Amino acid sequence: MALYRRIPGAIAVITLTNPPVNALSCTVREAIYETVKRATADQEVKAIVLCGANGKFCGGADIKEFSREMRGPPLVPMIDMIEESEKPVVAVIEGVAFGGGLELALGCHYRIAHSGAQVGLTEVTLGLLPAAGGTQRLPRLIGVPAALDIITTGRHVSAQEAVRLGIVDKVTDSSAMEEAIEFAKTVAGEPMGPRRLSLWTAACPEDLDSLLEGALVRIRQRSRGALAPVACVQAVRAAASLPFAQGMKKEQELMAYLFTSGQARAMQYCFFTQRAAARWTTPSGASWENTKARPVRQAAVIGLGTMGKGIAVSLSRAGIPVIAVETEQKRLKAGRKAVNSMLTRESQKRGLAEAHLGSISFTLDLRKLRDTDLVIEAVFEDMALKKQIFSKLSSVCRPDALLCTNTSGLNIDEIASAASRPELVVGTHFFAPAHVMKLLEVVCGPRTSPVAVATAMQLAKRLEKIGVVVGNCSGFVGNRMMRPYTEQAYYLLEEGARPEEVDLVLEEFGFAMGIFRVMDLSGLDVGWRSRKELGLTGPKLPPGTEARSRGGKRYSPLPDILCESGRLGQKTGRGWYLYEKERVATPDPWLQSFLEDYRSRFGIQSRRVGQDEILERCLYSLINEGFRILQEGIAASPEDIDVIYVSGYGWPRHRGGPMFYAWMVGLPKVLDKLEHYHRTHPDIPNLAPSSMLRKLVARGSPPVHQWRALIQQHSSQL
Ligand SMILES: CCCCCC/C=C/CC(=O)SCCNC(=O)CCNC(=O)[C@H](O)C(C)(C)COP(=O)(O)OP(=O)(O)OC[C@H]1O[C@@H](n2cnc3c(N)ncnc32)[C@H](O)[C@@H]1OP(=O)(O)O
Repeated sequence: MALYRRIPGAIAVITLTNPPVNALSCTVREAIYETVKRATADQEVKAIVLCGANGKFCGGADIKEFSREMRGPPLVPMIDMIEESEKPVVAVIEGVAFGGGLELALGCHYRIAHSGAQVGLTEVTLGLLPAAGGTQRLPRLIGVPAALDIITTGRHVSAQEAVRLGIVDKVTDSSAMEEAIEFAKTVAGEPMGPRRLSLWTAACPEDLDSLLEGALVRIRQRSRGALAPVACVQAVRAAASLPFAQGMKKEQELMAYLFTSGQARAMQYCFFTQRAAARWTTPSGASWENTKARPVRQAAVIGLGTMGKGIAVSLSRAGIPVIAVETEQKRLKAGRKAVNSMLTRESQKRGLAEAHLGSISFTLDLRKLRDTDLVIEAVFEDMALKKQIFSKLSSVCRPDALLCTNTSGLNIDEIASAASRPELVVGTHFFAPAHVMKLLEVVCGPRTSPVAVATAMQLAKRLEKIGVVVGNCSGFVGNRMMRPYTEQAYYLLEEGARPEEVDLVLEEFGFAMGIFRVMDLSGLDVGWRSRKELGLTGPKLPPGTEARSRGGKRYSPLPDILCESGRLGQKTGRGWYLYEKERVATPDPWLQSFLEDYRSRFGIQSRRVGQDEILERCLYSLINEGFRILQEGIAASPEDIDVIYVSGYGWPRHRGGPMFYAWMVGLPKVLDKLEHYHRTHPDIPNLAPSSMLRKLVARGSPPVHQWRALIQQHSSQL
């Protein structure tokens, strides 16, 4: 709703009241109409102040209403009515003014913000565009280039930048409300015509076409295949070239097209699932409701390799004092140098004062960890080493200290078996670079206590990461699903495809990088090491093993051969691609002739592999593994899997996540295709459709939010 009160000085104050973010729900819109009409009709009122309750102006339209039939007054005429008011309307921007919230403020004649406030036209992050006049008023207010940036990125703009750009008229460190009331008194009675943005002309650079073209190039690089940012560019073009009314018509047309697109649905699904994952209720009944996280006043990181360094920076940035431990003086020195320079870069980039960073001390002595609340082990993926560390930690740390391992796939329970209190051992799987990537898989072993999970999830929040609780199995959720995906990519090469063909299909789907470019970037030796550990290649491989088969299943030795010949990816200048210029991948003629030799050596008839087959075999095998994960109770819900893929594996947000995508494609189609590919390749068991997928198809392919209820709770690992 919106509360109305009249205060001395002939001012009407209208307060949007819809916790937690004062979203513009049907009821709120109705109340704004009514209160603005009341204020304009009231002879005693000379000016109107519009604010939001609880220190937040407005978080925009109510996203929950998007999936229902639209009711109540629409936003556009409501905002027009405010702009047309003869009495000045002053918006008080505290907290946030996002999406429709900022559009509402742009309809007001003046905007006064608190210095801690943020504004933004965030609709593009929900697969939409600012269709309550935002694409037409903002360019008129601040010029086309700045508006284009804000509208196409949906980025949050600080109050300081907002006043610099001219989005708000004034910023104050004290009470924005009091400031606005005093200001409203000074402008009461003035003509409002010059303050109506719809009457302004957008300041436009001479080279408008090249500005818009440049934006489209950046959009294609950043979010390939996403419709909303492209529509945003078209709407801003309309603002630059058409009268307001025609621009508004164009904005509405573009919005109607986006609103019903699968992409908007997928992105709104992402918005809600990310928040649902943070609420973590497990099938065994643990949740924030009944479990209290332990406070983390001091943390430690063991191992200052790539991951350890990023984790230490992440902790320090959250204001948590850290003790960083290494085994050798030389490594400690190098780690200290790297961490300190990362922190300096961070504080310069984010404007963080050193006082806000948690202190980091460096030591070779594990005994220094005796008062630590939480330890994160980030050493090599070596089970024996990890067990040795956990055993030592049990003797030096406080008995209630939480012991975390950053393993990316080893058995948490086996690691926990070396600790004296296995219930306080939990996996915290960070993603590289750990101080940048948002995802944290919180891995729960069979003996991990709910308190340990709650503490790790609380830590994720403090580190501004998205924590998702998963069960213990090889590779957990994310890496486990990657295996069949990468295997299919190798098989496609064996059968006739080229790396650049596979990558192009995946990039056109929306991944920032295709799988072969990703492998080259992270180093082919990472997978090689783990395949050697598993005895799939290298010295542990029994003599006489067939080159292309392991345990009766198809195996591709292609990546092993590349590694054996020193092609480890970008770092060696060669991998699946050639890197003559640093980081620039070019198709390598050597690889092409190597693949031809390989095929003729193994009698493989090379064929042209179509784009559909590339996409389906890569994605459906990954999705199929997701269904197995649900079946085994390793993830609590399909939404959790989707959050993991969108926030940690570059799955395009406008595709919702693998499980949502499967539902959008149609589960019967996914099942049918998997059956077809499995019939063609019976030696690839991953292609055999999972029973969970069959079950969902048999139940009529219910929407994703209903799957959780169908997952057998008794098989849950959580
Ligand atoms: C042809 C049809 C025409 C239709 C025209 C429609 C025009 C649309 C324009 C729009 O306004 S689209 C919406 C634009 N707004 C946003 O993008 C803001 C989204 N929200 C946020 O970014 C954040 O929530 C926040 C406002 C920065 C607050 O962050 P914080 O971390 O403090 O809290 P959260 O956990 O994110 O949110 C708390 C709670 O509130 C729910 N919520 C937030 N925003 C909205 C919203 N706009 N609508 C509905 N619900 C919202 C959020 O889901 C959380 O609830 P939960 O129950 O805990 O999940």
